[in-house]
Amino acid sequence: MASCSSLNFTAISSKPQKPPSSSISSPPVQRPFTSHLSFSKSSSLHSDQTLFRTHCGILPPPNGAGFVVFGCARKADPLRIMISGAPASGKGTQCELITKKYGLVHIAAGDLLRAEIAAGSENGKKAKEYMDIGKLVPDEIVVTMVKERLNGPDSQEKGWLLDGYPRSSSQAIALKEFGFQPDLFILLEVPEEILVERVVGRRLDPITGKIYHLKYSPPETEEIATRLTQRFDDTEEKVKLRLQTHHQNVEAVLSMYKDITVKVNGSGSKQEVFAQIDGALTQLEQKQGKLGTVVA
Ligand SMILES: Nc1ncnc2c1ncn2[C@@H]1O[C@H](COP(=O)(O)OP(=O)(O)O)[C@@H](O)[C@H]1O
Repeated sequence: MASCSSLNFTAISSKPQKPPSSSISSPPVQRPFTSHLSFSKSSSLHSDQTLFRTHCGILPPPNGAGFVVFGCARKADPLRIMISGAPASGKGTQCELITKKYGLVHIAAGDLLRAEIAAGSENGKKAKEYMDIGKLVPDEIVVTMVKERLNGPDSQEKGWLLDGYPRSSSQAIALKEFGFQPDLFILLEVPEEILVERVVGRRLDPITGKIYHLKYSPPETEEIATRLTQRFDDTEEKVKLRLQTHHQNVEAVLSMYKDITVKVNGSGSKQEVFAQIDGALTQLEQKQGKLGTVVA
């Protein structure tokens, strides 16, 4: 008999049987008997769709028919992804493309911190002191902030894409202790000389939230060009400090997720980079969401 971990449907018996207890990972599902159960997954999942995983269950016998079907009930269990990379490695751009296709909630540690700064909170003031010198903001500020966001009903329902966290082993451990485990850890790799050039020319449209680059992705109109802003830490001097911090920490973080890490070459066009990520996510979907058919 196939087990639930193999994600296959299985066994139909002509008389009622009890399943081995180890094959049940969720309570019996009460649903009418059907002679043909077809669980098919759409080939691609879009923003309003959720990845499903299988859970073994029992379909009760029909009145007098004497059949018991061990099937797999479907339970929504959305994707949980982490994305990491040096400053300006393209995390923001790729996160936009990923969330658009997979409907995950994008949680960026840097954005949460900048929101605290903009709100003028005590945490924001303290965070800015560290961000100004390209250092990691202390865990007592960042960890709680991220945890609350991950616990939000939207993240729980749709799944999450965590960007820029964890940046140290202590942050990874904290997350694990809170019960958050990713399915995939994406590392964007880009040569350093490209990174500095990308950072220095990076600009943000505060109205649309769109990211531009003065040379590689200039604003479409003069009106947009005049309202573009630059992040306070996007200077050459500060990006070099941020890169140093990144290099000091990345190996420790990677070592905690080595079994689920996919390294992506981030130096191509945004579509080329996304194609690699999309491939990895599609594979993950197939591995986790493979659903079969059972005929009674
Ligand atoms: N997980 C984190 N832990 C501590 N500090 C962080 C974290 N994420 C972001 N920061 C702070 O915010 C700054 C900006 O981060 P971010 O917006 O992700 O940009 P980048 O990845 O380009 O540095 C970092 O240089 C760091 O000071």
